[in-house]
Amino acid sequence: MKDSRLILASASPRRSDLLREAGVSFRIEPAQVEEHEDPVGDPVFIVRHNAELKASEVAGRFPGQSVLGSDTVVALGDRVLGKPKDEDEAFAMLRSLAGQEHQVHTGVCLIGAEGQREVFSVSTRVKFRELSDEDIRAYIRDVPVMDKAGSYALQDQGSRIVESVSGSRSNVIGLPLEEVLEALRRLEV
Ligand SMILES: Cc1cn([C@H]2C[C@H](O)[C@@H](COP(=O)(O)OP(=O)(O)OP(=O)(O)O)O2)c(=O)[nH]c1=O
Repeated sequence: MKDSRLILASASPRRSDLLREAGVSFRIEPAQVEEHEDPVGDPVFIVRHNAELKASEVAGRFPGQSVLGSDTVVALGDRVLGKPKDEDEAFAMLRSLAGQEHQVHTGVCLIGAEGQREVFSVSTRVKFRELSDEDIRAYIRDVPVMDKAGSYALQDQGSRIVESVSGSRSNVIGLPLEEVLEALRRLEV
């Protein structure tokens, strides 16, 4: 991919690792926004809305440059799980995910240098293993989960808790790479 003035509007080290590994050149300007949170809202609306908020805020500060923003949540039935507020909430999230199938939704907003805008989302189905309380406590002890939607990290000892993944793995970690690369090509970034 050609060198570009792409800005990744994210403080997430996972997103920058994924994009770097895909060979995209970019720089980082974390978005300074208040994310919309709604534990019973429509998860696809929420992630697209937050991705747009993040990309728009950064694009406003750097006119004429391309900006990529994104947002990830876990949806279990009617509930939307963001990042846990504390360890008790992390435990409760993992308890409710154990043995169940859930969806991980990531919204992406790409704003081109001329202001063109693409917003989309990708969903991945994840099935958790049956977990004892001790399994969950040990996982929380060993893996940093507080900055992760749903209180888990597929990329960090994920096989301890995840039985199977249907769809994009990078989408679970925070950026649906294949779709992002296509969008970058479409906008000629
Ligand atoms: C489910 C899951 C989430 N996550 C992470 C990806 C995201 O960083 C985080 C969800 O929070 P987000 O609010 O989407 O992102 P962020 O606050 O980390 O970064 P920014 O808003 O600046 O872009 O959860 C994993 O790393 N692994 C996983 O398996």
